[in-house]
This record gives sequence, structure tokens and C-alpha cells, in this order.
Amino acid sequence: MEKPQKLLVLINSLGMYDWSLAAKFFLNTQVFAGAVGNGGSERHQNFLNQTRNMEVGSNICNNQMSHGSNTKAIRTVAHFDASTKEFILNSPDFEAAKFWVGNMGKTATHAVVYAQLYTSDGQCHGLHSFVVQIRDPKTLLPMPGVMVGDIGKKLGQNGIDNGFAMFYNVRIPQENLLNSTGDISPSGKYTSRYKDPKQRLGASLGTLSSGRVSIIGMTVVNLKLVVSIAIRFSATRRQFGPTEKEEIPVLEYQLQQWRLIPYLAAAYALDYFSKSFFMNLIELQIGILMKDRSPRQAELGKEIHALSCAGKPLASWTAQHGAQECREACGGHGFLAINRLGDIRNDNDPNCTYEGDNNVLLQQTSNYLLGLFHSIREDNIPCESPLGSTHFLNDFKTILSHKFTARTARECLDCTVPLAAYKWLVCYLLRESNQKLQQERQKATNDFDARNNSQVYYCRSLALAFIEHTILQRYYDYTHDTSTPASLQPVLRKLCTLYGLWSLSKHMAVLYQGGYFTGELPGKIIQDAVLELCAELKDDAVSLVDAIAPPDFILNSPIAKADGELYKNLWSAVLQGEKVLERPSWWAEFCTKKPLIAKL
Ligand SMILES: CCCCCCCCCCCCCCCCCCCCC/C=C/C(=O)SCCNC(=O)CCNC(=O)[C@H](O)C(C)(C)COP(=O)(O)OP(=O)(O)OC[C@H]1O[C@@H](n2cnc3c(N)ncnc32)[C@H](O)[C@@H]1OP(=O)(O)O
Ligand SMILES: Cc1cc2nc3c(=O)[nH]c(=O)nc-3n(C[C@H](O)[C@H](O)[C@H](O)COP(=O)(O)OP(=O)(O)OC[C@H]3O[C@@H](n4cnc5c(N)ncnc54)[C@H](O)[C@@H]3O)c2cc1C
Repeated sequence: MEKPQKLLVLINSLGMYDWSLAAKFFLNTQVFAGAVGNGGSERHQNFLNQTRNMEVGSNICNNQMSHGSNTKAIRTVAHFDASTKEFILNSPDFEAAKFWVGNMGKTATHAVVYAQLYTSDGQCHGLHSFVVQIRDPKTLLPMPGVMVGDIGKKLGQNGIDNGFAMFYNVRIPQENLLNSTGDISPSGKYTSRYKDPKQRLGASLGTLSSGRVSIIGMTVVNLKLVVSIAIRFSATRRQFGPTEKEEIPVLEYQLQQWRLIPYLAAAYALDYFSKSFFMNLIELQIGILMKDRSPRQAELGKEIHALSCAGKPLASWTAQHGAQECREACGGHGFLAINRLGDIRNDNDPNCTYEGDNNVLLQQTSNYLLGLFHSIREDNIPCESPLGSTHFLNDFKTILSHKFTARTARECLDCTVPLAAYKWLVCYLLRESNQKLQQERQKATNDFDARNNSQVYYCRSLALAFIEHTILQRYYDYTHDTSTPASLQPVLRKLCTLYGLWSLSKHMAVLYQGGYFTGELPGKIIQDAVLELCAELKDDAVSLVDAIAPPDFILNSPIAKADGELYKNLWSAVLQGEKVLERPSWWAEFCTKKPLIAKL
């Protein structure tokens, strides 16, 4: 409680070693405990104590075989039985089985189960969460009425047991309803402080924000690991050269620099965002603990939801693309499993899906921005979001009148250039998305279709540009803050500008389309500036990696040890492989007792 950053450090440190281990531990101690703590009340304290003491093992259980993204449509039901003061849980059929749930496969003894709450009068009150005992903690055998099992091998994170669960008339005490969004009175009546069911749904899903914010940090860890491996390798791997006698490190090639150094810059910028955003989450959590019901607390929850719903997609995709680029940047050795790039890539992959599919989540961010735009433009209400990420939207008219003014690559080496371009880009995409939505509303018969047909090129791009702007603005402020050591500022500012220009260059088409750029100059000087920054950062790249890489034992990649002894370390690791020099047990069949051809 005194130093909440330590939690993020612990998640990231364990994850650097192994993500399955980290997930297994934190699903229990943080995700389950967070869902009980945020969703419940004093009467659920015993579950928190038991979890903390490792007496029970748990997780959250939201997803079903036939429904993940659309949580509203979850079909698990919890009927209140007024005569026994119990809820009776049922899975209507196997398609409604809880599925994918971490820790559920073998070890979970309890779970926070999301289900539709029905009162005895047969009325449904929507999605609520319940603590349900799954197994006996002494024997790990399922509780009566619970069918539980493991879903099998996955593409990554195989050290964690993801499982399924079905419920047949499973009775749980009334108190196991996590009652922060709604409760049952002693007379059996349903009560809630949220009159609007949409708001109630948002409140009951609020606990997912903690996971999404934490996942941003997890993907940054993956990015740090892969760039550390690829840059150390590239600084020591030699290939070709200006003369036949001399071969140069592959990091000297402009092409290799352009492929890797922007990911190094992204690791730094995203790392700062992840850490500062985690502290924003802590502020929100403290408000929840203190039962803060102020409008600011509500707005903070919405802003964190909007930022995490774009931050998780951006960070997980950056790590995903970075992992693949780094794998290829290490050539054949990058494909050797002992060098770890494959495991990191596969373990990172589900970050794009769990705690909300990336493409689905981005829609939450654009909905939030479109809502603000409506208030600013139609209702003349300036936006004052608690974290300030949207304040610049109040000036959208002025910002939209701006044009790109830099004339040389040198001018673009200042981060104010990409920052100004991003402000224009977000305002432009916001105005265009709003217009597109209105057009689609006129064409479509319902709002559902209108929204769906406004995603590609509009709302989706808007959400991504918005989060890139937020990350860049935060890192810019940090690298220009007087508390940041003056000796470090020059190199950090270069990383900041490179991240900004490199990210911006993915939006070139829209910058031209909307008239912010005209002629060939803007595109050319931005490309030149990116290459210039890569070249300037190349000599610092190894030091920059040394500052973010874990110790060799944790990095666990022979081609990337800190001593730079590439071949010695690789050779030694290969020779220590299991049975590496042994002939195979089937050598005789291969050599002498060969099967006769056509006699198999
Ligand atoms: C000092 C205190 C210290 C405390 C420290 C605490 C720190 C905590 C640290 C936590 C550590 C975690 C460790 C991490 C390790 C984890 C390892 C990783 C393992 C991963 C395990 C995976 C688990 C899962 O995947 S669980 C299942 C997750 N499922 C999903 O995410 C489903 C996605 N779908 C949805 O969320 C919804 O259905 C959604 C958002 C798509 C909404 O769909 P809708 O039906 O269309 O509804 P909509 O109209 O859009 O929304 C209604 C309303 O609600 C608002 N809303 C929605 N969600 C939220 C939210 N989270 N917060 C706030 N508001 C929300 C939405 O904006 C709408 O509002 P309005 O527009 O205003 O009406
Ligand atoms: C490793 C792993 C661990 C997990 N752990 C847990 C856990 O512990 N507890 C738990 O409850 N769940 C868990 N999950 C489930 C996870 O939360 C869901 O898989 C996730 O929310 C995505 O939902 P889905 O699988 O239903 O995807 P779907 O929604 O079926 O997505 C399929 C495709 O459809 C697209 N799509 C869906 N809706 C739209 C739309 N409106 N517009 C455009 N495109 C759309 C998606 O982008 C995606 O490409 C885990 C999943 C994984 C992979």
C-alpha cells in the first residue's frame, strides 16, 4: 500500500523469467482478489484472507465457450432461492460452459463467476459476479454439481492450466454475491445504486481495467526482452564488409538499425507510459477503497477505461510485431529455441486477446472520444478529463486549421513536430469518424450497423492515433521535466522523437488525405529524420539495452549475454543440450536392422 509500484515490479520481474509462472500467481493473488475486493464488500474479507495465505487458489470466470467479447450475452444463470437464501448456479448447456479460465484446469478452488442474476419472481437483473467454490482445497476434487477440466495445449503459456467449468444446480450462500453493483435485501428484493442497466454493466466490468493496465506493462517487458536479445546479437554478429578482410557488425547496417532501433525507442516510451498509467490506476483503486462517489472518481474510471482499451492493443501489437522483427533480425540463431525469441513471441500473443480482444476494445476508446466530441461541439461543454489526455480536443477547430510547417529533416528532430502532427491527426480522425457515423446512421436501419460500418479507417484509426498521442505526450513531458537527470535528457529525447516520427509515419496516407501534408517534402523529411535518429542512437543502443535488460540468468538467451561473447556462449549452450553428443536410441534400426523397402 505504501509503494504500489512494487506490485508492478513484481509482476514484471516474475514475467521476465516466465509468464506462465507470473500468470498463475497473479491470477490468484491479484485478479481474483481484485475482483472480490472491487466487486464485494466487508462480508467477503475471508476470501481475501484465504487467498493471501495461499489456502485457496482462484481466478475470474467470465468467458464462455460460445461468448467472450459480448459479456452481456453470457448465459450462466444464478437464481435466488428465497427459502434457503442461496443462489443456484446453472450452465444451460455445454456452449455456456466457462472456457479458457486460467488456473481452472487443475488447481482453482474458487472462482469469481459472472452470471445473470434472477430474483425469485423470475426477473433478470443482468450480469453480476459470485464467488463459487470449484474444488475442495484439501483434495482438489470438484465440488458437487461442478464439472471442471483442462482445455488442453495452447500456442503459448503452457505452464498455466486454462480450463472449463459447468454448473448443475450448484448452491452457494447469498453472501457470495459480490454486491457492489447490486444486492438482495433480507426480503428478497433486488437493490442497486445504478438505475441505468448500461451503467451497472460498466461498473461490474470495471475490475477488468486493472488487468488491462497491467497487461500493458507485461507487453513492455516482452518488448524489452526481444530488443535486448536482437540488439546485443546485432552488435556482435558480423556479416559482409567494405573489404574482403573486414566484416562489420550487422547493427552497422542502416537497414538493421531501422528495423530494430524504433522498437528500442518504443520500449522506452511505452515503459514510461505503463508505469505512470499504473499509478493512475492506483489512484482509481484508492478511490474505490475509500468509497469515493465523486464525479471526478467516475470520470477517472471512464478515462482509465478508454486509455486501457487502446493502450493494451497498441502495446501488445507493438511487442508482437517487435518480437517477430527481432526474431528475423537474429537470422537463423533467432529461430533456435534456446535463444528464447519464439517463447517470448508465443507467450506475448494472447495479450492481444485476453482481458478483451484488441479490436473489440478499441471501439470502447473511440466511443468515449465520440461522446466527448459531441459534448464539446453540440453542447459547448469543454472536456476536463482527470488525466488531461483529452484536453487538447477543446481546441479542435484551431488545431484543424494547422498545417505541417517543417522544411528540413533537422527541424523534424524536435519532438514538438510529431506531437503537433498527432494533435491534428486525432482531431481530424475524430471529426471524420463522427461524420462517417452520421452518414452511416442515415443509411443504416439501426445504430448497431452504423457503428460497425464506421470502424475501418475511421474509429479504429482514431483510437490508435489517440493512444499514440497520449504516450508520446507523456514521454515528451517526462524527457523535458527538470527532475529527469540532465545528462540523460539528450538521449531520451532522441528516443522520444524517434518513437513519435516512426509511429506517425504509419499514418502518412491520412496526413496527406486530410491536407496536413502537401507535396513530397513532408514525407521525405520525416523518413530522413527517422534514419538520422536511428544512426545517432546506434552507438548508444547497447548501453540503452543494458539499462533495460534483466540479468543473463533471467534473459536466458545465449546469443544475448551481457559479456558479448556471442559464439562462446552459444557453443557452450548447444553442447550442454540434452543428449547432444549421444547417438539416438534407434541407431540400430537406422544403420543395420533396416526395414526392408516395401515390407513395412
Ligand atoms: C492501493 C491499492 C493497491 C491496489 C493495486 C491494484 C492493482 C491491480 C493490479 C492487477 C494485477 C493484475 C495482474 C495481471 C496478471 C494477469 C495475467 C494475465 C492473464 C490473463 C487472464 C485473462 C483473463 C480474462 O480474459 S477475463 C475475461 C475478460 N473478458 C473481457 O475482457 C470481455 C471483453 N468485453 C467487455 O469488456 C465488454 O463486453 C465490452 C467492454 C466490450 C462492452 O460491451 P457492450 O455490451 O457493448 O457494452 P457497452 O455499451 O459498450 O458498455 C456499457 C458501458 O459500460 C462501460 N464500461 C465497460 N467496461 C468498463 C470498464 N472496464 N470500466 C469502466 N466502464 C466500462 C462502457 O464504456 C459503457 O459506458 P457508456 O458508454 O458511458 O454507457
Ligand atoms: C490465454 C488466454 C487466457 C484466458 N484467460 C481467461 C480467464 O482467465 N478468464 C476468462 O474469463 N477468460 C479468459 N480468456 C478468454 C478471453 O477473455 C477471450 O478469449 C477474449 O475476451 C476474446 O473473446 P472471444 O474469444 O469470445 O473472441 P471473439 O469475440 O469471438 O472474437 C473473434 C473475432 O471476432 C472479432 N469480433 C468480435 N466482436 C466484434 C465486433 N463487435 N466488431 C468487430 N469484430 C469483432 C474479434 O476481433 C476477433 O477477431 C482467456 C483467453 C486466452 C487466449
